[in-house]
Amino acid sequence: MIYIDVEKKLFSSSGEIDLKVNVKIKKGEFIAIKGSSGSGKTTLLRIIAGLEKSKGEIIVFDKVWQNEKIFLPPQKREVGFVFQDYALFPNMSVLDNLLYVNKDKKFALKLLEMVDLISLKDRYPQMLSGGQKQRVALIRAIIKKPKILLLDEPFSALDPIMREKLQNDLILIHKEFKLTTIMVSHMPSEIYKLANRVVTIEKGEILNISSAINSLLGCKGSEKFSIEGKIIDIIKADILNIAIIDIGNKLVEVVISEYEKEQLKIGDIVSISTKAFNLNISKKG
Ligand SMILES: Nc1ncnc2c1ncn2[C@@H]1O[C@H](COP(=O)(O)OP(=O)(O)OP(=O)(O)O)[C@@H](O)[C@H]1O
Repeated sequence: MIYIDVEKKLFSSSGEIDLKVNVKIKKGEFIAIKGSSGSGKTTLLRIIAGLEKSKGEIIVFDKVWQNEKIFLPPQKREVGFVFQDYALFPNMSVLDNLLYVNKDKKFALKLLEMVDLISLKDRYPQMLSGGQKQRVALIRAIIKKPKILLLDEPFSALDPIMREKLQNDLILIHKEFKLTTIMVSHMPSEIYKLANRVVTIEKGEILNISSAINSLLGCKGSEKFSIEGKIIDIIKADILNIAIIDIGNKLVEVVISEYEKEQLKIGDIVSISTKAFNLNISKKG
């Protein structure tokens, strides 16, 4: 079991917030952390990695990483960390980037096979695409055989196809090595695919911890369909008022009443749902 019970004062643009997190994580779990910008998600990962000091304790499989007397430095914490920007050594080939961390060449080659990069093992980072670099960064974090894998929005800079490829690689890797993983992500589809449990943090505090389904899907029993989005415009077309709603990487148009038009404004996060109609779902193409 991993026990994380930490506190730190953060100075955000909107004032001071207390980051206060108390969570228990089982070995092999895949935890997603979500929450609005500035809520303290990255700082929490940095505290776990030992890159930032905080009050409180972190105990990982009976080993104290920090408490009031002990503070293990990052290199003694056995974490693998992947950020949005791949920090590979530019003067080393892909294989050497891996061997620098762990000399086990057989394991390095196995990981390269798993993420389809074996044919690029002698290339230097500047000759790789963003997605390829990020796959190297991922397996470089794993080759250490860390106790905890920390991922900070690791795929958000990638295009949707490459992102999906990396998510699938990560599922494969998580299945094979059962690494306890904590991933910060904003993307509901990514969280849904990968995580067992979701921790929602707002202004430094845990709002709730629940399964991915409960955390992400807002459909109540009485509704046939429910989706969340952000209003980006409200327009008039003939006599109709139409709200244009961003639901991720798509826009939808919803006809709204005069009353709804008065209540809603651009920037509102809204839930669109229906109880009365049967929805038809048909395959395209
Ligand atoms: N060492 C620190 N001491 C005090 N405040 C900090 C420290 N590190 C970060 N902060 C502040 O804490 C707030 C939370 O930052 P953090 O990067 O953890 O948020 P986040 O939830 O990851 O946001 P985003 O989703 O935008 O990446 C920010 O306003 C930041 O300026």
